[in-house]
Amino acid sequence: MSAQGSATAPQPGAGEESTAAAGRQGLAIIGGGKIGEALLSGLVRRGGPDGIVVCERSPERAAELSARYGVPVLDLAEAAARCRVLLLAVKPQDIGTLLGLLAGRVDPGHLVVSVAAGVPTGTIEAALPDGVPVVRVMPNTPALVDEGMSVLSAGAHADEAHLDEAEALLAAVGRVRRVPEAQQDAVTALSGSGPAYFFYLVEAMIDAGILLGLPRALAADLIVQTALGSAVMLRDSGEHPVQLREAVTSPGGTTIAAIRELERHGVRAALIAAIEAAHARSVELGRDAKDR
Ligand SMILES: NC(=O)C1=CN([C@@H]2O[C@H](COP(=O)(O)OP(=O)(O)OC[C@H]3O[C@@H](n4cnc5c(N)ncnc54)[C@H](O)[C@@H]3O)[C@@H](O)[C@H]2O)C=CC1
Ligand SMILES: O=C(O)[C@@H]1CCC=N1
Repeated sequence: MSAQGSATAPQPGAGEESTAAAGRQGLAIIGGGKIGEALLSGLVRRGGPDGIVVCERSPERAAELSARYGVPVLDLAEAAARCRVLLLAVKPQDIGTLLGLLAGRVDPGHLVVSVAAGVPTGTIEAALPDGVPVVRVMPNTPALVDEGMSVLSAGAHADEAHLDEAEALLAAVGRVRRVPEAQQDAVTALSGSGPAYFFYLVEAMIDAGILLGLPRALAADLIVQTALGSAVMLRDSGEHPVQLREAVTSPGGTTIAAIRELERHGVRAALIAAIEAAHARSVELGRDAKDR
C-alpha cells in the first residue's frame, strides 16, 4: 500500500493535465517521520483540510500512522493524482530521489510545500516541470501541541495565493511568519532546531535538581512549569528578556550567583556558536541536495 510509484510515469498531454488538475483536492504529506507526524496530528486534530493522505516509504510506519490518525496511505502516483498540495517531509538527503519520483507526476496545478532543511526552492523547481509553484517552510515540532512556529518563503512560481494557502495549512498548528528565502537557513538554526536547545537546557536543569537531592519527577515538574511560565512572560509581557531576568535577580541573592557561573562557563557564547553551526549545516545540506 505504501510502495512508491516508478519514476517513469507517462506524461499527460496538456488537455489531460488541466482536467486532472481540476479534479484534485486535499493534501498529501509525503514522509511520515517526526515532523510529518507532528503536522499530520495537528491538522487532523483541527479537522482540516479535507482529504489528508500520507505517503510513507516504510510500510510499518505507514500502517502505524494510518491506524493512529485514520488517514489513508497512498503511493506517490495516487497521491499526486488525487491531491493538490504535496507537502514534502523527507530528509534533505532523500529529497533528490523523491523529486525524481514525483517529476513526471506534478504540474503547475499542484502546490509543492517543502519542509526539508536547507534545500532551496530553486533546487526543487529545477527537478520538477517548469512552472510548478514551490513554497519552502521551516516548521518545528511544537506543532504537535498547536504551538508550532512555521516560517514560509515563496519560490519563483509561487504567488501570494500559494503563500496564503500554505500559511492557512501551517496556521492550524501554530504561528506563521514569512521571510525572504535568504533568511531560511538562519530560521532553521533558530526555530527549526530551537526546540532541541530548550529540551537540552531543561534536561541539564533537571540534572541539577537531582544533584541537589530532589526526586526526578519533582525536579522535572518544577523546571517544566518554570519554562512554560517564562515562555508565556516572554511572549505576553512586552518586556525584553534582560528586564525579565533583572526582575528575578536580587542584589546579593541566589540568581546572580548562578548567572556569574553561566557567564564564567561561556554559556552565552556557546549558544551563539551552536546556532551558528546549525546555520552552517543548513547551508551545507542545501549544497549537498543540489549536487545529488
Ligand atoms: N524533525 C524536526 O524537528 C524538523 C524536521 N524538518 C525537516 O523535515 C524533514 C523530515 O525530518 P524528520 O521528520 O525529522 O525525519 P524522519 O527521518 O523522522 O522522517 C522522514 C520520513 O520520510 C520517509 N521517506 C523517505 N523517503 C520517502 C519517499 N520517497 N516517500 C515517502 N516517504 C519517504 C522516511 O521513511 C521517514 O519516515 C527533513 O527534511 C528535516 O530537515 C524541518 C523542521 C523540523
Ligand atoms: O535537525 C534537523 O536537520 C532538522 C531541521 C530542523 C530541525 N530538525
